[in-house]
Amino acid sequence: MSGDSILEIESIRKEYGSLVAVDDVSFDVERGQILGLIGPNGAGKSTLFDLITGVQTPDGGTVNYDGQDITGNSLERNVELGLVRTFQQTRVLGQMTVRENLLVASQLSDQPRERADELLDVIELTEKSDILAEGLSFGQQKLISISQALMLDPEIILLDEPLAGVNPTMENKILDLIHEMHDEGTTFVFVEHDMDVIMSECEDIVVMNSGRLLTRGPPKQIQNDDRVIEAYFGGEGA
Ligand SMILES: Nc1ncnc2c1ncn2[C@@H]1O[C@H](COP(=O)(O)OP(=O)(O)OP(=O)(O)O)[C@@H](O)[C@H]1O
Repeated sequence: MSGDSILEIESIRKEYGSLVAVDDVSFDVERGQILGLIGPNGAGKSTLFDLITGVQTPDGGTVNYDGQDITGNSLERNVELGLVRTFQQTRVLGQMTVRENLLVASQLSDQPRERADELLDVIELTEKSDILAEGLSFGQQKLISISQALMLDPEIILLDEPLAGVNPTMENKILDLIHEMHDEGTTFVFVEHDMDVIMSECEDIVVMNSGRLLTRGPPKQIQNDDRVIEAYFGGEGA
């Protein structure tokens, strides 16, 4: 195992009846990296995120975070430890103001108001702080949902399709936010269907297919791997 992994997934497994959604998957995440997680629809990526973060309990295997076994921990406990995720569907509350949406996510922050205003400045939504969040665009709501995760002072964030459905301008804002947090030392695991983004943003990529880990490597290697191309284009594809 690598000397500086923040997360170690060992033979993790989840079954839904006869369907094995995640099939004995093992990999490490190194501290400070941006790791891409890709695979065709139904490969098991979101389920894997659920198992790592405590949304669901695995049927087998272990998750080690920062040297401790966190398998079966609740989502809340993992958030306290610094392991945070975002969801494909944003959880922004329309009837609260933009700033309140950040404050409700911040039980752990010592200076929540300052942190919220700092993040609103970074994402250029300061002037919208006091409007109801339902008045934000879809892309702005995505930015808020990532900022909600950042209010929790995470060591590592698992992002489930943070760019899905947003326009290129907003995509750049979200990527800027990720870069800024990455520069400050936050580790990211990033599920994304846009291959150009994955190839340019991630130092290392894990590929899943039909619940299994197919391969792992740097972008150039993954791009030229016949098994990856087959997984995407061989069957019905994504
Ligand atoms: N609660 C559930 N009950 C039964 N089957 C499920 C459940 N959740 C997921 N599955 C199945 O498990 C498999 C993996 O699904 P998962 O959502 O993890 O894939 P994914 O890689 O995230 O896909 P996508 O890219 O479409 O989001 C799929 O076949 C899916 O239909």
